[in-house]
Amino acid sequence: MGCDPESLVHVLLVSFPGQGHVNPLLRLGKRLASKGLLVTFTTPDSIGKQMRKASNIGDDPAPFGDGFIRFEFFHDGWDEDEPRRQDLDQYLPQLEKVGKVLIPDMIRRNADRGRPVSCLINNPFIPWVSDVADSLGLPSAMLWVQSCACFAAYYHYYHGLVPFPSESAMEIDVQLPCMPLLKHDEVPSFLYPTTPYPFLRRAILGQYKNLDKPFCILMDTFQELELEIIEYMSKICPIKTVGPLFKNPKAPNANVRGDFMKADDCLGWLDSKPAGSVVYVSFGSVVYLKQDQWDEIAYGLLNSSVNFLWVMKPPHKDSGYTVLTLPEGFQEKAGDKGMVVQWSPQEQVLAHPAVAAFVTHCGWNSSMEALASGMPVVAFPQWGDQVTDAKYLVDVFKVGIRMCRGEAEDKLITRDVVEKCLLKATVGEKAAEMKRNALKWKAAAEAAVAEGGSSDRNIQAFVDEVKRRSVEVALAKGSKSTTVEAPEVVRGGAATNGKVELVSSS
Ligand SMILES: O=c1ccn([C@@H]2O[C@H](COP(=O)(O)OP(=O)(O)O)[C@@H](O)[C@H]2O)c(=O)[nH]1
Ligand SMILES: O=C(O[C@@H]1O[C@H](CO)[C@@H](O)[C@H](O)[C@H]1O)c1ccc(O)c(O)c1
Repeated sequence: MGCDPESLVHVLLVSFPGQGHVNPLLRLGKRLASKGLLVTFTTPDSIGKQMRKASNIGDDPAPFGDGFIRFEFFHDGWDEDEPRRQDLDQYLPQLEKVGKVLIPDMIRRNADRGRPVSCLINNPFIPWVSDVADSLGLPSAMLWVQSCACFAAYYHYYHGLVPFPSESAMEIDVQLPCMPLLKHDEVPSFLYPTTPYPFLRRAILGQYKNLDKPFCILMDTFQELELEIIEYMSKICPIKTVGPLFKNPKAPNANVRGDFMKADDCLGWLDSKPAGSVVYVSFGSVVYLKQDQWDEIAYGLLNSSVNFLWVMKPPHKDSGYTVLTLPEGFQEKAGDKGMVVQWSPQEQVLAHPAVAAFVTHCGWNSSMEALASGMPVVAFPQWGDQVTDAKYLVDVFKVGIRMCRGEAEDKLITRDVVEKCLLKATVGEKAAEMKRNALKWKAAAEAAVAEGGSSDRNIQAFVDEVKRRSVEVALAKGSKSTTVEAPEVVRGGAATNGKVELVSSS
């Protein structure tokens, strides 16, 4: 391509420092870079340092497709080992106070170096990024990192549009437009009046206070996956679906990654296993189960005799969780049938032919990665969007079975249930049916991100709009603009609005 980064339209991506937030925003950054933008990714340096260490992130802009991506971290004002980062009620106001000063500084520094920023993009929990953009006369966009169904649930709750469980009616079902009826425990659990995580409800809903500021709400989902609710919510909000973001057909550069921990090498072990013989077990980066539940899962895995790859991440030192242990003699009993790691290269694991099913907490990133990899799931949701994602994975997308209904149920899932679920998900007619459906979603996901697909067209239209607005911004500031080519005509073509036909025995 041969152009230098300074000649490109520059967007600044500001991320909340959580793994489930960094991954999709960085993936968006790679997609935008591959379409010819200069992308700067920023998050607090407490996490930035871990990312640099885990993923060899360098100081120079990395060429990515037709553009470049670079990293610049900022200090959140607290000591490295400050435990208050674990308390969102304290940390989010601190991030806002510091970010409202340091992000404008960063933008000015970049302008001085010939890289004026033309647009800011944030993810949830840090809605003040749009205020920073407004104050500098810049446009902003927001990347929603959960499903459109969850976006709709929070939207209807925030605006009081339908009744949700309340102290006087705890167990009511919730009917949202264009969505299946949600049982009370399938509604994003931060909305229960009894949630132990009211700070996460405040964190998520904070975004809705500022929802009129971003000119575009990007979503890591795709039109064919959540057709009706996307169409419905698009009439209310300026939504563009751009997922699954982890698939980047134009520039599949795996070197630019946002992991907070280096992944353990488990791919060689997977290579040694027969096709479709391994269950992958991971509960993401935040969920931490209780020891008695961990023990039951351990025995369920042993008793089922399936091969397994199990992620056992260490808890954050300030999280208050005690380190989980495996039952005495577990590793010996499992022998070569099982591998336990601290962190896995999940995208590659889900794409590996040895893996038959994924026991997941149903975080949205894991859910999308499973769907787009054609991987059946065993749903083990705990809280937040996970309980809604589990409902969709099992009953709507039909790629999963349920192992539990969420933390609120406060029920120990016994080893017998674990064993039964593992076998159901890996052998027999139900397993085959889920695999067929999962492969249909994989194909639909690939079509959405392929040239001319629904997500590709949306991302191209977004890039064109950012370029167009960059000219306006430059004119308004009376400064030298970066060279902007005329926006490409949005391609028509391969996208289908049609439904993916699923098989179901129930
Ligand atoms: O061992 C692991 C576990 C998780 N992940 C990644 O971490 C993210 C977790 O996001 P998700 O929304 O699923 O859950 P969260 O951690 O936010 O609860 C996903 O992109 C996973 O691919 C990973 O790379 N290795
Ligand atoms: O990252 C955190 O939560 C996860 O976010 C995902 C995207 O919104 C979601 O799909 C998943 O279910 C969540 O687990 C997170 C939550 C709380 C917290 O204190 C964090 O530092 C991060």
